[in-house]
Amino acid sequence: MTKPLVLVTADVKAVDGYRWHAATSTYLEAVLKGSNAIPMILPSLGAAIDLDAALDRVDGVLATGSRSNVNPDLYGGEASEANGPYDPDRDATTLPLLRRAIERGIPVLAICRGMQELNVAMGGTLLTEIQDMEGRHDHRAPASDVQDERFAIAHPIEIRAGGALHAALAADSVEVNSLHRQALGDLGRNLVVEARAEDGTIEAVSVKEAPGFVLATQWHPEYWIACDGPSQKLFGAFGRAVEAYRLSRCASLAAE
Ligand SMILES: N[C@@H](CCC(=O)NCCCC(=O)O)C(=O)O
Repeated sequence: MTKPLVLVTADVKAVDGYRWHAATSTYLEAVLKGSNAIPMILPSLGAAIDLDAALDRVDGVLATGSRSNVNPDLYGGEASEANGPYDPDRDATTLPLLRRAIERGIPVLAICRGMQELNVAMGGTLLTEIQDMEGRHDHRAPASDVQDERFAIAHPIEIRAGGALHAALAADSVEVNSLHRQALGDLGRNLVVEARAEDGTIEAVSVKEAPGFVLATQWHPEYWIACDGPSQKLFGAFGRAVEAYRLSRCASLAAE
Protein backbone atom coordinates (compact mmCIF):
# COMPACT_ATOMS: atom_id res chain seq x y z
CA MET A 1 0.00 0.00 0.00
CA THR A 2 1.25 3.51 -0.81
CA LYS A 3 2.32 5.41 2.27
CA PRO A 4 2.52 9.16 2.80
CA LEU A 5 5.93 10.87 2.58
CA VAL A 6 7.12 13.20 5.33
CA LEU A 7 10.03 15.62 4.91
CA VAL A 8 12.26 15.63 7.98
CA THR A 9 14.49 18.67 8.58
CA ALA A 10 18.25 18.22 8.91
CA ASP A 11 21.08 19.60 11.02
CA VAL A 12 24.36 20.40 9.28
CA LYS A 13 27.16 18.56 11.10
CA ALA A 14 30.91 18.34 10.56
CA VAL A 15 31.90 14.68 10.91
CA ASP A 16 35.12 13.00 9.70
CA GLY A 17 36.07 16.06 7.67
CA TYR A 18 32.73 16.11 5.79
CA ARG A 19 29.60 18.24 6.07
CA TRP A 20 26.61 16.01 6.75
CA HIS A 21 22.90 16.80 6.59
CA ALA A 22 21.54 14.66 9.39
CA ALA A 23 18.47 13.78 11.43
CA THR A 24 18.60 11.44 14.39
CA SER A 25 16.99 8.06 14.05
CA THR A 26 14.42 8.72 16.77
CA TYR A 27 12.57 11.23 14.53
CA LEU A 28 12.77 8.96 11.48
CA GLU A 29 11.49 5.92 13.37
CA ALA A 30 8.70 7.92 15.02
CA VAL A 31 7.45 9.02 11.57
CA LEU A 32 7.73 5.46 10.27
CA LYS A 33 6.15 3.64 13.20
CA GLY A 34 4.09 6.34 14.95
CA SER A 35 2.67 8.04 11.84
CA ASN A 36 2.81 5.11 9.40
CA ALA A 37 4.60 7.34 6.89
CA ILE A 38 7.94 7.26 5.09
CA PRO A 39 10.44 9.81 6.42
CA MET A 40 12.73 11.59 3.93
CA ILE A 41 15.50 13.89 5.13
CA LEU A 42 15.49 17.29 3.43
CA PRO A 43 19.05 18.60 3.25
CA SER A 44 19.58 22.08 4.68
CA LEU A 45 20.73 23.63 1.41
CA GLY A 46 18.76 26.85 1.91
CA ALA A 47 17.77 28.83 -1.18
CA ALA A 48 19.52 26.30 -3.47
CA ILE A 49 16.48 24.03 -3.03
CA ASP A 50 13.18 24.90 -4.68
CA LEU A 51 11.05 24.23 -1.60
CA ASP A 52 7.76 24.32 -3.48
CA ALA A 53 9.03 21.65 -5.86
CA ALA A 54 9.93 19.48 -2.84
CA LEU A 55 6.62 20.19 -1.10
CA ASP A 56 4.71 19.26 -4.29
CA ARG A 57 5.80 15.66 -3.73
CA VAL A 58 5.22 15.16 -0.01
CA ASP A 59 2.40 14.88 2.49
CA GLY A 60 3.88 16.34 5.67
CA VAL A 61 6.81 18.09 7.31
CA LEU A 62 8.48 17.17 10.59
CA ALA A 63 10.71 19.90 12.04
CA THR A 64 13.13 18.17 14.39
CA GLY A 65 14.79 19.26 17.62
CA SER A 66 18.49 20.06 17.79
CA ARG A 67 21.01 21.38 20.29
CA SER A 68 21.70 24.42 18.10
CA ASN A 69 19.81 27.67 18.57
CA VAL A 70 18.02 29.71 15.94
CA ASN A 71 20.27 32.70 15.18
CA PRO A 72 18.89 35.67 17.17
CA ASP A 73 19.58 37.98 14.17
CA LEU A 74 16.44 36.41 12.73
CA TYR A 75 14.20 37.77 15.52
CA GLY A 76 15.82 41.06 16.46
CA GLY A 77 18.29 39.66 19.00
CA GLU A 78 22.04 39.57 19.02
CA ALA A 79 24.12 36.51 18.20
CA SER A 80 26.89 35.60 20.66
CA GLU A 81 29.25 32.72 21.27
CA ALA A 82 27.51 31.92 24.55
CA ASN A 83 24.13 31.71 22.83
CA GLY A 84 25.38 29.30 20.15
CA PRO A 85 25.95 26.89 18.56
CA TYR A 86 24.08 28.05 15.46
CA ASP A 87 23.19 26.27 12.25
CA PRO A 88 22.68 29.00 9.64
CA ASP A 89 22.04 26.56 6.80
CA ARG A 90 19.32 24.88 8.80
CA ASP A 91 17.73 28.27 9.64
CA ALA A 92 17.86 29.26 5.95
CA THR A 93 15.97 26.09 5.03
CA THR A 94 13.51 25.40 7.82
CA LEU A 95 12.06 28.87 8.31
CA PRO A 96 10.87 29.27 4.69
CA LEU A 97 9.93 25.56 4.60
CA LEU A 98 7.62 25.88 7.60
CA ARG A 99 6.01 29.10 6.29
CA ARG A 100 5.37 27.55 2.89
CA ALA A 101 4.09 24.20 4.21
CA ILE A 102 1.62 25.98 6.47
CA GLU A 103 0.41 28.30 3.68
CA ARG A 104 -0.15 25.26 1.46
CA GLY A 105 -2.05 23.28 4.10
CA ILE A 106 0.61 20.57 4.31
CA PRO A 107 0.56 18.96 7.79
CA VAL A 108 3.36 20.10 10.08
CA LEU A 109 4.64 18.65 13.35
CA ALA A 110 7.45 20.71 14.90
CA ILE A 111 9.48 19.55 17.89
CA CYS A 112 11.62 21.59 20.31
CA ARG A 113 14.01 23.60 18.04
CA GLY A 114 11.36 22.97 15.39
CA MET A 115 8.75 24.76 17.52
CA GLN A 116 11.19 27.62 18.12
CA GLU A 117 11.78 27.82 14.34
CA LEU A 118 8.04 27.89 13.74
CA ASN A 119 7.65 30.85 16.10
CA VAL A 120 10.53 32.78 14.50
CA ALA A 121 9.27 31.91 11.00
CA MET A 122 5.96 33.55 11.92
CA GLY A 123 7.62 36.68 13.34
CA GLY A 124 7.92 35.69 17.01
CA THR A 125 10.88 35.85 19.41
CA LEU A 126 12.73 33.44 21.69
CA LEU A 127 13.82 33.68 25.32
CA THR A 128 17.20 32.27 26.15
CA GLU A 129 18.69 30.63 29.26
CA ILE A 130 15.24 30.46 30.81
CA GLN A 131 16.63 28.60 33.85
CA ASP A 132 18.17 31.94 34.90
CA MET A 133 14.87 33.83 34.65
CA GLU A 134 12.87 34.71 37.77
CA GLY A 135 10.15 32.14 38.41
CA ARG A 136 11.21 29.76 35.68
CA HIS A 137 12.25 26.18 36.25
CA ASP A 138 15.30 24.51 34.74
CA HIS A 139 14.07 22.88 31.52
CA ARG A 140 17.46 21.50 30.50
CA ALA A 141 18.18 17.78 30.27
CA PRO A 142 19.69 16.13 33.35
CA ALA A 143 23.46 15.82 33.13
CA SER A 144 23.99 12.22 31.98
CA ASP A 145 25.60 10.26 29.17
CA VAL A 146 22.62 7.91 29.11
CA GLN A 147 20.05 9.07 26.58
CA ASP A 148 17.11 7.42 28.39
CA GLU A 149 18.03 9.51 31.46
CA ARG A 150 18.38 12.72 29.43
CA PHE A 151 14.99 12.11 27.80
CA ALA A 152 13.29 10.97 31.03
CA ILE A 153 9.83 12.32 31.76
CA ALA A 154 10.42 15.55 33.70
CA HIS A 155 7.28 17.60 34.41
CA PRO A 156 3.56 17.97 33.76
CA ILE A 157 1.99 20.34 31.24
CA GLU A 158 -1.50 21.83 31.28
CA ILE A 159 -3.34 21.52 27.98
CA ARG A 160 -5.81 24.16 26.74
CA ALA A 161 -9.32 22.71 26.82
CA GLY A 162 -10.91 22.55 23.38
CA GLY A 163 -7.62 23.15 21.55
CA ALA A 164 -5.86 21.17 18.84
CA LEU A 165 -3.50 19.40 21.26
CA HIS A 166 -6.42 18.54 23.54
CA ALA A 167 -8.16 16.97 20.56
CA ALA A 168 -5.05 14.95 19.66
CA LEU A 169 -4.26 13.71 23.17
CA ALA A 170 -7.73 13.65 24.76
CA ALA A 171 -6.18 14.82 28.07
CA ASP A 172 -6.11 17.96 30.22
CA SER A 173 -2.58 17.29 31.39
CA VAL A 174 0.27 14.94 30.48
CA GLU A 175 3.85 14.38 31.68
CA VAL A 176 6.64 15.29 29.27
CA ASN A 177 10.41 15.25 28.94
CA SER A 178 12.43 18.45 28.72
CA LEU A 179 15.75 19.26 26.94
CA HIS A 180 15.86 22.97 26.19
CA ARG A 181 17.34 26.21 27.46
CA GLN A 182 15.30 28.49 25.23
CA ALA A 183 11.54 29.00 25.03
CA LEU A 184 9.01 30.98 23.03
CA GLY A 185 8.88 34.69 23.89
CA ASP A 186 6.56 36.93 21.87
CA LEU A 187 4.24 34.77 19.84
CA GLY A 188 4.46 34.79 16.06
CA ARG A 189 1.48 35.62 13.79
CA ASN A 190 -1.55 33.45 14.48
CA LEU A 191 0.24 31.19 16.94
CA VAL A 192 -2.02 29.86 19.69
CA VAL A 193 -0.70 28.47 22.98
CA GLU A 194 -1.93 24.89 23.38
CA ALA A 195 -0.05 23.94 26.56
CA ARG A 196 2.12 25.42 29.31
CA ALA A 197 4.40 24.06 32.02
CA GLU A 198 3.74 24.97 35.67
CA ASP A 199 6.18 27.92 35.43
CA GLY A 200 4.31 29.35 32.43
CA THR A 201 6.77 28.16 29.79
CA ILE A 202 4.98 27.57 26.50
CA GLU A 203 5.03 23.84 25.79
CA ALA A 204 2.90 23.56 22.67
CA VAL A 205 1.41 25.79 19.97
CA SER A 206 -0.82 25.55 16.94
CA VAL A 207 -1.50 28.05 14.13
CA LYS A 208 -4.91 29.71 14.06
CA GLU A 209 -6.75 29.36 10.76
CA ALA A 210 -4.02 27.25 9.21
CA PRO A 211 -5.49 25.32 6.28
CA GLY A 212 -3.89 22.08 7.53
CA PHE A 213 -2.74 20.28 10.69
CA VAL A 214 -0.05 22.26 12.58
CA LEU A 215 1.13 21.30 16.06
CA ALA A 216 4.41 22.07 17.74
CA THR A 217 5.79 20.84 21.05
CA GLN A 218 8.68 22.01 23.20
CA TRP A 219 9.10 18.43 24.41
CA HIS A 220 10.17 15.33 22.54
CA PRO A 221 7.31 12.90 21.75
CA GLU A 222 9.54 11.07 19.24
CA TYR A 223 11.83 9.64 21.90
CA TRP A 224 9.30 7.43 23.70
CA ILE A 225 7.18 6.56 20.68
CA ALA A 226 7.45 2.83 21.41
CA CYS A 227 5.88 3.03 24.87
CA ASP A 228 4.38 6.44 25.78
CA GLY A 229 0.63 6.82 25.13
CA PRO A 230 0.51 10.61 24.59
CA SER A 231 3.53 10.46 22.24
CA GLN A 232 1.80 7.72 20.23
CA LYS A 233 -1.42 9.75 20.09
CA LEU A 234 0.41 12.82 18.83
CA PHE A 235 2.31 10.99 16.08
CA GLY A 236 -0.90 9.07 15.31
CA ALA A 237 -2.83 12.35 14.81
CA PHE A 238 -0.03 13.64 12.56
CA GLY A 239 -0.15 10.34 10.64
CA ARG A 240 -3.89 10.66 10.03
CA ALA A 241 -3.39 14.23 8.80
CA VAL A 242 -0.61 13.26 6.38
CA GLU A 243 -2.61 10.31 5.06
CA ALA A 244 -5.64 12.58 4.48
CA TYR A 245 -3.33 15.05 2.71
CA ARG A 246 -1.89 12.24 0.56
CA LEU A 247 -5.37 11.19 -0.53
CA SER A 248 -6.30 14.77 -1.47
CA ARG A 249 -2.96 15.26 -3.29
CA CYS A 250 -3.51 12.05 -5.28
CA ALA A 251 -7.06 13.09 -6.12
CA SER A 252 -5.82 16.47 -7.39
CA LEU A 253 -3.12 14.79 -9.46
CA ALA A 254 -5.66 12.36 -10.96
CA ALA A 255 -7.97 15.26 -11.86
CA GLU A 256 -5.22 17.11 -13.79
N1 LIG B 1 18.28 25.32 21.10
C1 LIG B 1 17.16 24.86 21.71
C2 LIG B 1 17.08 23.45 21.29
C3 LIG B 1 16.01 22.66 21.91
C4 LIG B 1 16.06 21.29 21.33
O1 LIG B 1 15.67 21.05 20.22
N2 LIG B 1 16.65 20.37 22.09
C5 LIG B 1 16.97 19.07 21.64
C6 LIG B 1 18.21 18.71 22.32
C7 LIG B 1 18.58 17.28 22.13
C8 LIG B 1 19.75 16.92 23.02
O2 LIG B 1 20.14 17.67 23.91
O3 LIG B 1 20.27 15.83 22.83
C9 LIG B 1 17.13 25.06 23.22
O4 LIG B 1 18.04 24.63 23.92
O5 LIG B 1 16.15 25.61 23.65
